[in-house]
Amino acid sequence: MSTQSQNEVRRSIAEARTIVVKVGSSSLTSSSGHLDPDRLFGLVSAIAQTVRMDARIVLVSSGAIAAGFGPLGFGSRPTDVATQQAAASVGQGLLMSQYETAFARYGLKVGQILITARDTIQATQYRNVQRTLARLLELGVVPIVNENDALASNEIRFGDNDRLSALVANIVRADALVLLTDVDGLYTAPPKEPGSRQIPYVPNVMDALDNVRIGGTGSNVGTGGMVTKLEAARVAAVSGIPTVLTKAANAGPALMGDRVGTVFAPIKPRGTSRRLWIGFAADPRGTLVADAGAAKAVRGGRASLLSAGVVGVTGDFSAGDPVLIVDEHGNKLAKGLSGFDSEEIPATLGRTSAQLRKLLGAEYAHPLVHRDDLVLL
Ligand SMILES: Nc1ncnc2c1ncn2[C@@H]1O[C@H](COP(=O)(O)OP(=O)(O)O)[C@@H](O)[C@H]1O
Ligand SMILES: N[C@@H](CCC(=O)OP(=O)(O)O)C(=O)O
Repeated sequence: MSTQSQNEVRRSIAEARTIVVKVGSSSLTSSSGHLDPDRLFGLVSAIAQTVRMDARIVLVSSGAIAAGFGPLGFGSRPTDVATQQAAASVGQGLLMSQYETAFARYGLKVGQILITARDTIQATQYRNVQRTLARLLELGVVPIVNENDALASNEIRFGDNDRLSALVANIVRADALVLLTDVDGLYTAPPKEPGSRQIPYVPNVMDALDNVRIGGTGSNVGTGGMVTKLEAARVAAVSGIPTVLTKAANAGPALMGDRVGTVFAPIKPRGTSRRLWIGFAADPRGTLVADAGAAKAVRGGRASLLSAGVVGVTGDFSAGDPVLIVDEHGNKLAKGLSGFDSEEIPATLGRTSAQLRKLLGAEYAHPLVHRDDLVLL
């Protein structure tokens, strides 16, 4: 795919029919841990105008924790997981209630989707999320997505909505991803540093980052910072989706394809892939070590990882969890979903399917990682 000019990418955003808009906590809440209705209404107004022009928008909204800690009487964002989850439980309701009221002014309905990485990584659940989002969009509803913070366990969670938004863009086959934050674009260094400059156009997010220095989050309520936004732009780019990154106040012009913020060109032709989801969605819970033959087969693509070619396992995980596949020298080969619980695996190592059937039963005669659940790194 030849690199597009900035104008071409901006135009494709202006013409986008399905758009995922992600808004960060700092753009919706005050530092005291309460929602800021004016900013929320400003965002909703920009989205509603775009929907009126026949676009379909999925809103990935952060802010549950940041909107919940104030009403609970905390002076700052809690740091322990249980209190964060309690704050998210309170804040998510407040957030949805405000969105419902704001979108209703424009005659629009909203639907809440709370996602956990664990729910969506399995093939059946992935398709379920895909189907629900598609149906909501067909019905003219604005789906509002967040991570299910109140329940997500710490070991397997997105943790930031930037990556989640890129995966949602992939799942709904979006034509554009709009990341709204508290800075007006990507800078060559943290924006407060003297001399740092805004970058208007990134033709290839994979190699552009050599020239950029990234700092932490700019607010006391955001979590991901610029690192996860760039990762989101990368996931979108390899899904063939252009991204624009700008401040929330620029939502309207960004959705119109105006020259605001930083725009990232797509790298590949558009497509949707659950395997991409596996690659980016979740951190591996363990490692499988492939012998030389299996490593070669996995590297070649389209091969499942069979127990016969696995010589080691580390980690404590359940069947269906993401695992890393490495060769005997520790080189990373692929990520995939394990077909077995970690404690079942030692008894299967080095065994063929026929041996597994004979020794352990027919239910064990399947690949350790099926090729449909495997993505090369
Ligand atoms: N090179 C950079 N360019 C732009 N922003 C950066 C850079 N490095 C760090 N940042 C910081 O990233 C912050 C945005 O991330 P974050 O606070 O997580 O926002 P959000 O809540 O919208 O997700 C900005 O406020 C900015 O200070
Ligand atoms: N899911 C969390 C937000 C996580 C997150 O990514 O926050 P942010 O960096 O503000 O986009 C919440 O709603 O509080």
